[in-house]
Amino acid sequence: MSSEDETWYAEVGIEPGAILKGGKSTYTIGRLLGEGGFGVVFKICDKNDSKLCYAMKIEKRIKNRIHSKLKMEISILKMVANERKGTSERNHFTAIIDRGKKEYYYFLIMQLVGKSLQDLKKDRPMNVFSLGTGLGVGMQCLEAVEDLHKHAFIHRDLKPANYACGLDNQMHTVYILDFGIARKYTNHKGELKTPRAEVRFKGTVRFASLACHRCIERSVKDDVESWFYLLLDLIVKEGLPWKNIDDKNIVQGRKEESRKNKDLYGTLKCKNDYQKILTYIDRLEYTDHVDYQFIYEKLKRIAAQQSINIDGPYDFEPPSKK
Ligand SMILES: Nc1ncnc2c1ncn2[C@@H]1O[C@H](COP(=O)(O)OP(=O)(O)OP(=O)(O)O)[C@@H](O)[C@H]1O
Repeated sequence: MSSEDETWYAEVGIEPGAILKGGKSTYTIGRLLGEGGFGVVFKICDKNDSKLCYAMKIEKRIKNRIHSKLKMEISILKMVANERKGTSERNHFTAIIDRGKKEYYYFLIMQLVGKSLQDLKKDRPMNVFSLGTGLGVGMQCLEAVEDLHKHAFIHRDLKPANYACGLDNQMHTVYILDFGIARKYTNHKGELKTPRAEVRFKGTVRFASLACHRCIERSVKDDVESWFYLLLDLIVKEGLPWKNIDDKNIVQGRKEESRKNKDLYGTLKCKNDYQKILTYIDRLEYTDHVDYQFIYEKLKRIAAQQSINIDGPYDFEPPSKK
């Protein structure tokens, strides 16, 4: 098996129509849903009940690699699921159905969700959601991050492609995906880890926080900064000022300039309220806690000022639900 081969999974029998024996059931592999940095995701269905369909993420087993990204993803989903038992709050994490390892790969079978926010946005005029949907969905994205932070992890790669809506009657729920580069921010004593002197850039240039560009250790505040860029990406018709730039140093410069120019909001109304959120985020330091409530309240105020309902059906929900 060649490590360079992009279709390594076909060589080990992972392809549409193939059968996979899991720990809890046997599954028929369906179509490829997507390929990411470390994993490949397929739709799969229970062999004994084809109505039960899930998503299966697989990661190639590499000799001598200690850190499996999929194992990290599984441990986060397991931890969140255990601590959620009995609570009625909205859940933004996919359920684990089955997991295991084979000779050449690790696999995780999880709840199947719908299109990513990135793809849902593409279906819309000007590539943005209506303000009601954008603010409502944006709040859910922050709730998901708040939940992850409660479990002492930072995500480090928040972007519209890493969130998706649920299926069928869960289309109003936003799910957070892909914990491949998440990091525990506390040590074994539950204390905040001492920041490393220098860290490598990790994540996605468009949504990376300034600390990430500057190769400084990240904390919860950096996820919230990325979330803020994500929110604007969902609702600003003009897009982020650096949307057409790939070079990470130039993007860093544009992000820094935007703090002086306040040019992030295009034709949005209530610019000062968005700016107050960013000013709040920018003042946070590595050791600070985030006041998520402050941000939710600001978003609700923006909606109220424009008489916009953020709890109504979303742009992408079927007409019968509207
Ligand atoms: N539970 C799921 N249900 C449906 N689709 C999913 C699910 N999980 C992931 N996907 C889709 O599979 C694709 C790849 O997933 P994901 O981003 O998690 O992989 P990845 O290898 O971690 O990617 P990257 O590292 O590039 O961000 C994406 O298009 C995503 O929307």
